[in-house]
Amino acid sequence: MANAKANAQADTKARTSTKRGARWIAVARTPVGACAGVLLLVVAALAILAPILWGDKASAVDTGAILQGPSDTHLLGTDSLGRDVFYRVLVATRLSLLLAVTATAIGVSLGVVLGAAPSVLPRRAGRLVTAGVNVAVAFPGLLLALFFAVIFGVGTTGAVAAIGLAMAPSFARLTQTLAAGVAGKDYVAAARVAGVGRMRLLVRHILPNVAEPLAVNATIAAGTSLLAFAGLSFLGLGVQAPDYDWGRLLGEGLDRIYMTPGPALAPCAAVVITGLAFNLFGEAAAAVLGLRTLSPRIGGASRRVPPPPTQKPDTVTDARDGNEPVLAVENLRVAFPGRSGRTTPVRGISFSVRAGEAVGVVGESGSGKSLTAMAVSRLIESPGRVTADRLDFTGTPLLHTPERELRALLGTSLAMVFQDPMTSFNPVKSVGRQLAEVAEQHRDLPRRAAFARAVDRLRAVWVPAPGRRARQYPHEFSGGMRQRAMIGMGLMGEPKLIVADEPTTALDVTVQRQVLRLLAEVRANADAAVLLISHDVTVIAQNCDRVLVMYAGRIVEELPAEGLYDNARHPYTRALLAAVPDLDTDLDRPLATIPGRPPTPDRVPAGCAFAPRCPRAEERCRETDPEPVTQGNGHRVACWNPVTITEETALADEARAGGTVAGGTA
Ligand SMILES: Nc1ncnc2c1ncn2[C@@H]1O[C@H](COP(=O)(O)OP(=O)(O)OP(=O)(O)O)[C@@H](O)[C@H]1O
Repeated sequence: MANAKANAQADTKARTSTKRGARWIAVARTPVGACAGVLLLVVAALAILAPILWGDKASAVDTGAILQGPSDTHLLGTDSLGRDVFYRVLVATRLSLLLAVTATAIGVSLGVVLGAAPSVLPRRAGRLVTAGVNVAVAFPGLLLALFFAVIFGVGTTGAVAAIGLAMAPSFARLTQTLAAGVAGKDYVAAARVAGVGRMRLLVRHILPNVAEPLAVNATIAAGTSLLAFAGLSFLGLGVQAPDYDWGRLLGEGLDRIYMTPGPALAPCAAVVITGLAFNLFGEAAAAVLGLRTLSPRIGGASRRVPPPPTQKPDTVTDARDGNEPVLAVENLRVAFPGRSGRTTPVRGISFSVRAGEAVGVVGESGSGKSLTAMAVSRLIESPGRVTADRLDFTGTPLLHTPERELRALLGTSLAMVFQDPMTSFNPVKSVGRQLAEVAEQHRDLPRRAAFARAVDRLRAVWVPAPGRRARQYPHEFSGGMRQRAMIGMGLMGEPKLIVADEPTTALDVTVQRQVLRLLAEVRANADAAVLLISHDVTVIAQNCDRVLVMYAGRIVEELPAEGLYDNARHPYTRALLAAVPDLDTDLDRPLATIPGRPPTPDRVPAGCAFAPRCPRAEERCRETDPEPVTQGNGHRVACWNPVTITEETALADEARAGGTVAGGTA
């Protein structure tokens, strides 16, 4: 049995590495990749074999054959001690290659450390490192290498260190850029919500996913480093006699290049061909794998626009009705520095979620739903800024709790399900291991026990053959199964709140239902609250107890999901509801839409943000943003001129479904 498991695991790993291997084989199959690959193989073979086969011939001094030209005995002639230049060029391959690769390894390692440091260091120290890297990147690499070579002194060691150090800043910048790209992925957010520490996050989740582009860029850099080394040795700052590399041979042959060009041109050609092979192979790999190579960044000029009008926060009206809510949010704001000044996509919202309750957040794209979810999960990183009068999760103020404590709390009590099941898991780790990581981190379970719990949790979310599936990688799961596994990851702890951000958008209708049913089941069994985000008001109406309607970073209406269609009073909510086609919709007429577009966060108009699209808008709406007014029964509306619900209203809405909808009639 154990053997079978081990075999299955080995099989899965082999398949994943085969997939990666196949990508590199695809690189070698391109014409450029093939030529460069063959060249590199030849150079590598020479580096290994030449000193063994021809080492003696290359260093044999013959005072009777000094400075000879090409002949049958000496293909490229001899040097000032009568040594055969041809064999010396071949033998020099090993040292030249070794030094270039060592310098590249130093540069890449140091660059990765410097590039990753800001992710793990405290913010100030991280910024200092980034500033240092930015300054170093501004210097030309060769100039830096010369500078360090002079500091470290003449010799091979000094030259290796100089070239390695000179290379480090560009790799640090590349690592920072790549890591920033990966850090925004859902699976990193999931690991963070699961309470995985910064160091572990970096080593386990970020670096393995940037390894491929780093490897490609390192290949290209090896060519540059070869050239730089030849330059230093040529100038007499690199390899010293009796050792010799191509740069040194070039220096020795240059004095008589006009009489006997061979001794100078041969090492020169070796440097160019090998350097080119490295570069071309790296470029071919970058093209096939769709990766970017090192390139300078261009900064944009900033334009200032006046800040958006400040608005009073809405207030929680039902958060303190006896039992303490799982989540209590008051005056939550999320702001970002933008090219045209600071923008505030979430502008002072308040709501609460009680144990076992499902609260839905609905609104058009860009209304601030995801940012609200991320702020609640503490996933918004600098330079984003989250402020709130109150942001309490199970009674703990999230904004004022030390990071370590926060990780432990969120890791066990908060689960997050993301929109895109493709990006929710780290592609280079098995699903089971990713689930197990939560238990290892927070329950101090040993590896094996943590994995067993992962299998158990996968079973709980109806993943078939959980033992086998746990050993598989995310790409071997279907979209729906991945979402279920994500919910399973939340169940590794004891979730009090599941934040599901558009969990079914990327799934087909049948799978959507399964995932929503599973969420409801988990909610019932674990008494967990759910904050369900969707742009689909029907999904929210069918799966939630309460609905929050967001528009331009504000909650414009909050009401019970039951009777949503009859009771909604904000013109925006009514327009959203009327835009949903149903079986009675007249298919001969165009589908209902809301005219205009929601404002972007940097262009929120004064007054009510919906006023420019609202046919009920009056002067007051364009001047002052309305405060939410409680209607009773947990219903509040922020509107100066809310729809009065009558039978005629409902009929008018129905009649309009099929044409353009904007609010209702009084
Ligand atoms: N990191 C960021 N920096 C600056 N602005 C941002 C950032 N993230 C989001 N925004 C902006 O904040 C606004 C709200 O974004 P959010 O993702 O919360 O919208 P949403 O309602 O979830 O939309 P969708 O349904 O399309 O996901 C958008 O205009 C978006 O461009």
